[in-house]
Amino acid sequence: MTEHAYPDPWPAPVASRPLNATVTVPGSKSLSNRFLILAALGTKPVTLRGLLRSRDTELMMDALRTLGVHCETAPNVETTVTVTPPADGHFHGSDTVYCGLAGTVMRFVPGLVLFADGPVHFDGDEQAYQRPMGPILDGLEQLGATIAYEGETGRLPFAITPPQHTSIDGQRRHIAIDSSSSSQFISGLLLIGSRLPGGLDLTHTGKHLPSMPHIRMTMHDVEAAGGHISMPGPGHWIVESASLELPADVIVEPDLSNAAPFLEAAMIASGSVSIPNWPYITTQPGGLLPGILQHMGANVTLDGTPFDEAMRLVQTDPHAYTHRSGTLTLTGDGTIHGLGNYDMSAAGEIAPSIAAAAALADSPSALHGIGHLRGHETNRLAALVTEIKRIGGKAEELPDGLSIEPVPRASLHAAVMESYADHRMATFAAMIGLAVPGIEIRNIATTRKTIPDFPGMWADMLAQR
Ligand SMILES: O=C(O)C1=C[C@@H](OP(=O)(O)O)[C@@H](O)[C@H](O)C1
Ligand SMILES: C=C(OP(=O)(O)O)C(=O)O
Repeated sequence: MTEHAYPDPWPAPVASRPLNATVTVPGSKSLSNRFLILAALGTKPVTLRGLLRSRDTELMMDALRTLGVHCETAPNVETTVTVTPPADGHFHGSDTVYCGLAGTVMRFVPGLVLFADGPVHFDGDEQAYQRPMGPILDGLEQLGATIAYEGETGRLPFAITPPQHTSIDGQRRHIAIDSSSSSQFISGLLLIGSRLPGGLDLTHTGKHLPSMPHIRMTMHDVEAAGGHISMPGPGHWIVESASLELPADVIVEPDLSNAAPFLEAAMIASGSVSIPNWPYITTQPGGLLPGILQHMGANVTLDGTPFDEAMRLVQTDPHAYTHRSGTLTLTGDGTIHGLGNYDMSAAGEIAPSIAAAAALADSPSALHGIGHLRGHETNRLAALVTEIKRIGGKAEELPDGLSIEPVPRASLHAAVMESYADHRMATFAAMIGLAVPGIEIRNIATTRKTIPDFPGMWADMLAQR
């Protein structure tokens, strides 16, 4: 992975004219890391094409290598990686998995330890010590693993000792966890449930469950590997016992959540931004973006057809659109409407980019259902409020989200904005910088968590005519 050096703080470029750009977005973080896990759970080599190569996927591949999985990059095609599971079907224990700040690594890899030949130690960035981990580890304990916390209970770092083989018998295992602080706990257990001899019966005990699309994505990807997961009722999953085998070749969709800052740039600066390879049908929560952005006043087309019309066509004949992608184009005239009261619980990860547009909008927005963002890379609700106020905007935390009040753009002012080691706070600030001269961003390099070269892509978008 090429690393680019950028000044710190990084001066965010202002959009001095309407945009007219095409931006190719790298592979989806969520799909890349699910496919890496599912490939590792199979028995044959799987080639992943269009794989995201950024910090979170490098951490995932390093974690899998630690467990005895081979991940080999194709010569000259960095985004093509062949994953070969350990020959004997057992993961290697007795080493340390480093999770960085990656939720998908810290919540998806622990389940693999159930099938390891020794204990595995997990550690991560200091900031990762704040992220909730308890529910997935409770689930693994219910499945017979032993957890030794080395810091605070329910947080990194810790060691997991796999169960004695006799305790993984042929009975279906019934477990219950509270996944209200992250959908990734449910996903982490659904990913490994098929490998349990009797399968898994999993119940969520909490009141809320965020990011349902990400859970459906997990169910879909497990099915693509030959598994079967049903959902007999809300918060209840049954995973049938099955051997998992992804197809020999898998293509990864572009990261639609990472398309958000680029698409919204055309709302902020006016003009058009096009994203090629946009899937007509997707499990990504970023698939909700066109609808949300239209609500905020944008015009969106897919292959030239108004987006809503394109989705109607998909509904009439879904088979014709499976695996089909096209060019999504967003056109804006510089006016942005607030969202009013809006439930963002399905797509919390795009809330920071929506908040940037909302801070430049002509009416209020109150984003609800995202209280769990306090446990993301940083406390995103506190961070967003602080940064919006830092530039002269108006925002407040709500118990389950945040509210943003309109202020005239001219009253927003220059500042050095913090990114809190959070890629989405950094891109949030870059979006503000399009409209507000004099924005500088600390640690823009943190965007490497899910985009290999965000500043380069941003500059290229602005340079296109
Ligand atoms: O499963 C996944 O790939 C993800 C699930 C979501 O986590 P939360 O449910 O914790 O928000 C999302 O925010 C994160 O970026 C990726
Ligand atoms: C919440 C996010 O990441 P993670 O996968 O680390 O939870 C995110 O990317 O917005």
